[in-house]
Amino acid sequence: MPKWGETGTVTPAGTPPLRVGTRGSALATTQTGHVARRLEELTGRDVEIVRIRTDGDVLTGSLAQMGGTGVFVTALREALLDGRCDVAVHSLKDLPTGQAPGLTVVTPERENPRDVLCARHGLTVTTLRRGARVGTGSPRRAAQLRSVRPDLDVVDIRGNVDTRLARALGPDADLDAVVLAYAGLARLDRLDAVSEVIDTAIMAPAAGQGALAVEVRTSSLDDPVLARALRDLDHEPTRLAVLAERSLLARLEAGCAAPVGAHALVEDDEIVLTAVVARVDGAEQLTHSARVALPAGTGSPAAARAARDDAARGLGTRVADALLADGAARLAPLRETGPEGSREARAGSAAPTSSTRAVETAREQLRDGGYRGEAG
Ligand SMILES: NCc1[nH]cc(CCC(=O)O)c1CC(=O)O
Repeated sequence: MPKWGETGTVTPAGTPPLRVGTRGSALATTQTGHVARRLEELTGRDVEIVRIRTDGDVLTGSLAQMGGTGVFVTALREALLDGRCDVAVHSLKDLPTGQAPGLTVVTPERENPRDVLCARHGLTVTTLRRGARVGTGSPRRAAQLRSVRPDLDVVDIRGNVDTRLARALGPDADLDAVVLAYAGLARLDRLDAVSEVIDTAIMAPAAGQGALAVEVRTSSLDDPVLARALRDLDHEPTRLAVLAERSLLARLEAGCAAPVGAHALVEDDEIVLTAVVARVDGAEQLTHSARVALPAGTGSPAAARAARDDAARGLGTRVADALLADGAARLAPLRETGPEGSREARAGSAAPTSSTRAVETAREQLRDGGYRGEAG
């Protein structure tokens, strides 16, 4: 029996199911499930979920030490290019910033991009005991934690979300708290574990945090039903925000293990981007914020969209250049692998100018009796 998609297009009998590739973790399969259901509605096609094993799931070392941008991504991309699946769903923050030849990424509406603290008794970054042990595998989170609470003992952890939550909340907890992304807990229906949604002024999220990347072979866009579905899945404010954040990372040549935070918001026809580069010990951090007006749409919708995308990219590049001019490359290891310093050679030996502003602001807020906890 032919089926009718939402677009009114007849799906011919015998059309094979759309195969959606995912990592095997609970978080990955949950978020892939959401996307798969939407694609089923939007295309009218049957959708099949294909589990792909990735190196990131097999290795057990510290994520920071594995040093691979995209450890979770390569296997999924190979499956996509091999034709073992037609769509791959990634967490956008795990996706390297470089363009993958032959593949196209679409970003559905983003979940809350903030980081959260999960601690017993509703404790917060401010109220954790002196010297509390806080788990995170992320140099970005570690650096920003240390900058507001130099007394904390930051412990390198990894593992899936449940494993990490158990380290702070389980019966055999050996940590006072862990830091995780709001989005992952929301998707797993584990927001009950959150004791504080951390203000972005205290902890700038990772570029792309909270957003999903739905990736297809560019050649699949010749299929008008799939192309239409992906246009419907695309969320423009999310696309522009993550373009700005990821252009910043690309310009800094920073990977997901670099102590860099970036948070863009699209509101009132402008994009505002704030970024932080932190010294891993938290002793210093650079911050810079800038905004750009979204160009009014003239010409074709495609041309107007391209102009907005260019504005978002330009903003990311501009903020990155400001951070580099302030000495970002001297402050923190930005590159994934290889020796530091190649950037330094290019950036010269400029002295930092605005180094500790964000740290001072955060400490002031702590002295003044704590900061606003944003509700989401
Ligand atoms: N690197 C692991 C990872 N990749 C995406 C998320 C959370 C979901 C998201 O940011 O979209 C997580 C877990 C975490 O950081 O807590």
